[in-house]
Amino acid sequence: MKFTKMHGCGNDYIYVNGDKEKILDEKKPEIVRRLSDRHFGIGGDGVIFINPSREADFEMEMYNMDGSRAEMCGNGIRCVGKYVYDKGLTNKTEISVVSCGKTKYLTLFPENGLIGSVRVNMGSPILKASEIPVIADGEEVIGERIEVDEKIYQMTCVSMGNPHAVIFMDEVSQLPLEKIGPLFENHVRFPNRTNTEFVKVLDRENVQMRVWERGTGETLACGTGACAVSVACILNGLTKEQVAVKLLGGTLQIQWDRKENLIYMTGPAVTVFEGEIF
Ligand SMILES: N[C@@H](CCC[C@H](N)C(=O)O)C(=O)O
Repeated sequence: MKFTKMHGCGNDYIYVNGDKEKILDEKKPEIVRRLSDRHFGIGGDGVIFINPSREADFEMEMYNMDGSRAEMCGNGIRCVGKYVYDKGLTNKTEISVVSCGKTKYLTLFPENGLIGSVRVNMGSPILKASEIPVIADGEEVIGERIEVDEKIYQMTCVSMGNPHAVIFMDEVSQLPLEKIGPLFENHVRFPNRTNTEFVKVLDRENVQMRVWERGTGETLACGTGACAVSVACILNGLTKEQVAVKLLGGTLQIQWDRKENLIYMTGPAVTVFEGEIF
């Protein structure tokens, strides 16, 4: 199987051309776990298949490291844009990519003939608790208490197609994510598990974030997570509509256009290496 290893802000996935590499759907979770393994496989936060589509220019089929399917991937979709342009599968710089039935629109920025960065219209954030899903008394979860490991945190929940719980804190660099991350991910309030972002607001235009991803663990960046964080910051009155989200692996620029209710994410897409695995 031919593959390309790519990353967006250090959130690294293995990209496979699903049109050329035919794999039975039921075999994919096991193959994803094998390929993602950093000791016995290629190594990555998961695998993304790029498939032909009737409803959009391309389809993105995204799997986490544990073999679970995710509805959306922000860093992944930027790399899909780079993959299809750099490999000549399209010559357009405005393309559409569908994932789990939801289409996103990408603007690709070429530098010397190859894509260096991508802007994605990530659509509208979902705040309705039942659609995220998160178990709640009210319609939305904004700055609500949650108890984890005998500690009370304030959480705001947002779906960007996939579920996110955003926790604001005074400090995030020393957090024991390996311990508390899985407790949030598998908390009884999240029927589909959750991604969790731990955020320190630096000023009204900059925030620092670490993430524990559903199905993968701590990663260096999460694009949908950065979008959810910006929404949570604005809903809690903490930042302006344009926010630089500083992650362990780089910075993403996120803008929530409140008039149109659309989120725009801009960031890098990088190819690391290509190979073939048997
Ligand atoms: N890293 C991704 C999100 C990947 C999926 C996530 N772990 C989930 O299960 O929802 C991003 O950049 O958005």
